[in-house]
Amino acid sequence: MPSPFVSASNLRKTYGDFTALDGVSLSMDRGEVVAVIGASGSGKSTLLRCINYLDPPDSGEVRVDGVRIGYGEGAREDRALPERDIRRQRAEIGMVFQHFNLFPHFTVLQNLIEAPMAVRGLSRAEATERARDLLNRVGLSGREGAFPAELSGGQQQRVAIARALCMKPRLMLFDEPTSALDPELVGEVIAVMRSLAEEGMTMLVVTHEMDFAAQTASRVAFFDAGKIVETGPPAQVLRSPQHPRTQAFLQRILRSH
Ligand SMILES: Nc1ncnc2c1ncn2[C@@H]1O[C@H](COP(=O)(O)OP(=O)(O)OP(=O)(O)O)[C@@H](O)[C@H]1O
Repeated sequence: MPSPFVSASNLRKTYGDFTALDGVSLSMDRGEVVAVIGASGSGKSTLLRCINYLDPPDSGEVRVDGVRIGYGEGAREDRALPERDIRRQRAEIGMVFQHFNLFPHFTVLQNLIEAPMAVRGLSRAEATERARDLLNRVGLSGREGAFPAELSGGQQQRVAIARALCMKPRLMLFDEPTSALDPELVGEVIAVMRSLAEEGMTMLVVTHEMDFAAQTASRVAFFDAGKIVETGPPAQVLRSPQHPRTQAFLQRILRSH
């Protein structure tokens, strides 16, 4: 059987006495879109940060297309890679944050081209061409010269998605990408994410948008107290959850809508 495109095995992460990830395993096939849902503080963001080694797990391992993140293909498994190489590996994994995290003093174009030039070694002309294509794709052609503060939250998040795509990632991680947006701006970001999913991007999405989870995800994973307690197709997990914690969470959400 071929190994999964992404595999996170038995990830553990503690902060002092607090266990944020308590042995999390998750596999994803190429092109799969997995929505991670769960209560605030259950460890969903920590999972994303451990997967791309922004915050290395205490134990467990992550592999993307067979390559162990933080260690590298063919490297002795007991020897971690230098930070520079981990950064290069991380470039294969795009991340979109809740608060966009654009550089405020850079224009949209500068935000998009700096990392591909520094990490991928693209010339300014190559990076600019790629950036213009991606801005077109997220519906922001013509805004190259704008500064982040001149854009709406939805536009800034679309720039952040384009910025991540500029690195030609093989896996995209989204950490509550619409939570900081006014409700009327959520749809434009979800639309960009949907088209990315339709193009076959492998995506792990922490979200409170149940419509996105129901309509776009291939699988939903419910997270509780540092563990995935239930995973399955959206129709199964969202409509007939088996675990009492999932049932309680979804009932709470339904009541608040
Ligand atoms: N750098 C850190 N130092 C100490 N504690 C942390 C750190 N990062 C996360 N935690 C703790 O780990 C727990 C899980 O946090 P995490 O952000 O992963 O949860 P979450 O499920 O993503 O929640 P939310 O939906 O609110 O973002 C929280 O209780 C948080 O306080």
